[in-house]
Amino acid sequence: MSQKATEPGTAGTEPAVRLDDVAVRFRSRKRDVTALRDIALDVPMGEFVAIVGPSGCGKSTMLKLVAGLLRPSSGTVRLRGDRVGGPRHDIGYVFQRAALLEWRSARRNILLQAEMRRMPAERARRRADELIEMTGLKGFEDALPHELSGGMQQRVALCRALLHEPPVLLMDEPFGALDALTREQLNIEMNRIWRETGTTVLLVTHSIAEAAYLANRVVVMTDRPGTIAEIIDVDLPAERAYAATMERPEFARVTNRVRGLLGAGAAAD
Ligand SMILES: Nc1ncnc2c1ncn2[C@@H]1O[C@H](COP(=O)(O)OP(=O)(O)OP(=O)(O)O)[C@@H](O)[C@H]1O
Repeated sequence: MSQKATEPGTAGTEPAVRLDDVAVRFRSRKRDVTALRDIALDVPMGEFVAIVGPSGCGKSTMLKLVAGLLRPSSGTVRLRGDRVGGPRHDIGYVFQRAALLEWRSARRNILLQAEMRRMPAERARRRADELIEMTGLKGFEDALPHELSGGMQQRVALCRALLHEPPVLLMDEPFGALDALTREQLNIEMNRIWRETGTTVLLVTHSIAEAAYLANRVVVMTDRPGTIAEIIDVDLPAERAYAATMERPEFARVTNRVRGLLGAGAAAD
């Protein structure tokens, strides 16, 4: 499958991700499920988009479409101008569970990405060092996963996803299994990492606060079949001090709007 970057001359104009009139239906002998319907979304390069919505509304399905792990039943999905026709290597993917190899050190788990993509060893080592520094893992490079806290394991997973410098990072509830304080810490780090790497991020989250703190835009989905109820612009600077951001009227406006769309009690916080 084609892995070419955006055509010369169109760079900067093509969105990083484009979903055009996308629907996904799962058919089995027992039931037919329409997971997504009428999905149209453009994500410009470098943007941070959060996707929130009720359980089962198709959020993970949307990320799988972008990664090329799933094909739409109708409509088109484009990544940097290319129609997605199969698994893509120019993305990073972070899941709720870090899914690290227990017998490999943190560093060697991160370098797994390089082995899978046959990255030049020297470049991979240099990038791993930068990411270890950036995510505060310095001093724990040689630790095995069971010697790391949940937050540290998730940092390793993030480094692994970023090692090949993907232009698009897909994150599926990456901080959902962490305690509140660790989650807050990783939110702060995520804001910094996004600014430093310039990568485009699509984040699925059940936390309205996390979505509003991290994103430029929040995509709010309806119950199944998942459609886009509204896309909310977050008018906050890219660099966001945590507590101060939470106190800003714009933060309250966004979180209240999301809550209003999802209905009382529909989301985790
Ligand atoms: N491979 C599959 N085969 C059949 N049905 C599927 C498949 N994958 C997802 N579904 C269905 O599609 C719908 C959307 O699933 P998806 O995992 O995308 O939802 P979600 O919004 O990410 O949910 P959650 O917030 O609970 O993680 C669900 O009803 C799910 O059962």
